[in-house]
Amino acid sequence: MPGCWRVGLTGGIGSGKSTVAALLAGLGAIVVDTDRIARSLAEPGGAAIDAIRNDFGAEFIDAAGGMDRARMRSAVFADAAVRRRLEAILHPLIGAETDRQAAAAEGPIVVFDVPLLAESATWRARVDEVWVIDCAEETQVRRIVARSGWSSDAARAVIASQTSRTRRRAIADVVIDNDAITLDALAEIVGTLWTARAGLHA
Ligand SMILES: CC(C)(COP(=O)(O)OP(=O)(O)OC[C@H]1O[C@@H](n2cnc3c(N)ncnc32)[C@H](O)[C@@H]1O)[C@@H](O)C(=O)NCCC(=O)NCCS
Ligand SMILES: Nc1ncnc2c1ncn2[C@@H]1O[C@H](COP(=O)(O)OP(=O)(O)OP(=O)(O)O)[C@@H](O)[C@H]1O
Repeated sequence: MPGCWRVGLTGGIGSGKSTVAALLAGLGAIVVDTDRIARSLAEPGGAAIDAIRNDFGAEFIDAAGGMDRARMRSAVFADAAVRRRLEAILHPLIGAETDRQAAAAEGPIVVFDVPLLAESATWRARVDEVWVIDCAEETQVRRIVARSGWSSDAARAVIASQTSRTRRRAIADVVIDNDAITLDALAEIVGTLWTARAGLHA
């Protein structure tokens, strides 16, 4: 990874980050997905499980030995102090695994999919440019409800825990407006951005 171009991809929940990351992977980018890393840490046998059990109690561990995600989601998005406790366990581990994957990445462009990049004090300095996927909150809610079957209140609670669209856009080098456009149109925008980077960082 030394010398590679690092793109930080971020956006609010349901904005379309994973969709854009998948398009970029299809175009040849190496993608480091911090949501996926967070999930693997909290799977049965994952590096965060003992700390989660010790801090939150055995009732937050499911029958298979992984974190009970639905229970944790309800707790975390109802109380910012609880969310910070979980983040204090997971974020250092996510950071270490992200560094490990990035160091192993072979390719001219690495894309970091980081939902909380704008909330982080350290992430901006770790990437060469930031792409923000942006859409109206109502669009986020509609997509989350359709994708995950959550209630709209549950979706709004997550949005409320995240930074505002304005603050997120303020750190963007590129804003991808993913509202009221088709997936084909999104793919075209991403393709154009990728072609420009691939030409510069071959
Ligand atoms: C809260 C948890 C248990 C909810 O799990 P669930 O399977 O329902 O959701 P999933 O992990 O797929 O996350 C969905 C989205 O929620 C949002 N989200 C997740 N964690 C947070 C957080 N700490 N603060 C704000 N938004 C968050 C992000 O937009 C993320 O893309 C889980 O997200 C978690 O363990 N979060 C703590 C780790 C973290 O901060 N991850 C996000 C950055 S890597
Ligand atoms: N332009 C679009 N048109 C139609 N559907 C879209 C569009 N962009 C994203 N979606 C859909 O919206 C949903 C949310 O998108 P995606 O999972 O990429 O968001 P995300 O930002 O990664 O969400 P999360 O923060 O939960 O990980 C998905 O079902 C996706 O297919």
